[in-house]
Amino acid sequence: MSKKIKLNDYDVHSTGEETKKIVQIDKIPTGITVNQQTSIKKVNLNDALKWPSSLTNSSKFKKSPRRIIQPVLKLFRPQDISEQTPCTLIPDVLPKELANSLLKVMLKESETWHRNQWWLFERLVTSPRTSSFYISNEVKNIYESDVYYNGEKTVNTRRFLPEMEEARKIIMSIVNEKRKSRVIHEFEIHGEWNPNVAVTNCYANSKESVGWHSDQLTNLGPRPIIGSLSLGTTRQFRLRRINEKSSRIISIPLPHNSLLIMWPPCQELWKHEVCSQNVIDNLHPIAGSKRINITFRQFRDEYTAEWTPKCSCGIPCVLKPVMRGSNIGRYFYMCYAAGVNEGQKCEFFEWLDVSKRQIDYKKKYGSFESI
Ligand SMILES: O=C(O)CCC(=O)C(=O)O
Ligand SMILES: [Fe+2]
Repeated sequence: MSKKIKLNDYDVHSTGEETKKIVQIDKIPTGITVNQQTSIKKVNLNDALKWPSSLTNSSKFKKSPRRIIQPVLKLFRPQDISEQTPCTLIPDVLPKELANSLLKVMLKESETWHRNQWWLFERLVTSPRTSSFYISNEVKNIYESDVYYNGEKTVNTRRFLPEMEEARKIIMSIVNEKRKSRVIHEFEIHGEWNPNVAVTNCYANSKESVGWHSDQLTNLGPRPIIGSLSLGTTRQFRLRRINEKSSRIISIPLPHNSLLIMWPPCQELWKHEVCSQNVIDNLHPIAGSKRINITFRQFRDEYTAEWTPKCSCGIPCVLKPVMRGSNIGRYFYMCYAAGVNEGQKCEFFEWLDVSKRQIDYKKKYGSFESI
């Protein structure tokens, strides 16, 4: 039986794999003063995610399994991936020399990346990987002072390295070429996809991971495109549909120098993860057991902090899609503070009117020109 627990921006299903993740508490987020000795428990994320046995033994949970578990479907061929998922896999996407030099500089950079922290049931948990956030040099300066990530204002944002800019241009042109044969929804970006930021992750060994989640829409807007570049050792990228009883998990190995394009509505209707493994299957000649992931994303002009409502906690809200019921296809804003405010959040709720947002932006600024 799957046990679903709300985890701020990540909706986590506690499955067998997740019980292996180790969570460390190594720093308190700025602005929060808590006595670590007395108030914060050092927790394993998976202990934090377990339901109390009094609940799991109750007949209520036994009677209504949420999901029919089926064996994992492993996909290797790009054609199978395109048929079974809203993704496209492009092996050997960058020239070999560029992929290797990008991997080398990102391995060096990753020594300074950090572990995200968030509040879960009044306990502080730490991500089992290191991450960072980069802005392209070709972007308007508003993003410098206006970026909130995981509910906190991003300080000292990093700029793309030359190798990242080169990769960005290649990936951008491949995605836009492929996009020409796709039907474009009215809520998607109009014109070319122009990735202006990147979230980076380093998985140091087989135990490092990212749990089930969809990528946050707050600055990307509805129906985003995400270009996910893998470098270093191969790891399994897993996907499953949200809200389907027979949601079979699909597993895709992502080798060095491969691009996985997540097309809309991947973030609205699917969740993804990189789960921990017992061992690494192949040590990469440059990276050994390490995997670097760079997700190229486009922050949209009309979804910056200026346009994001603030709740009574004073923090820009998080934008969420409705995933079930009669309002499916709509988007709403809710309080994000639980991620940063010792697990406390307010009741703020506001529908997003996508068309009105576009009209309002054009009225104020004339056109879209984030890059
Ligand atoms: O490492 C990956 O392939 C996925 C990373 C991811 O899902 C994310 O950064 O949101
Ligand atoms: Fe993601």
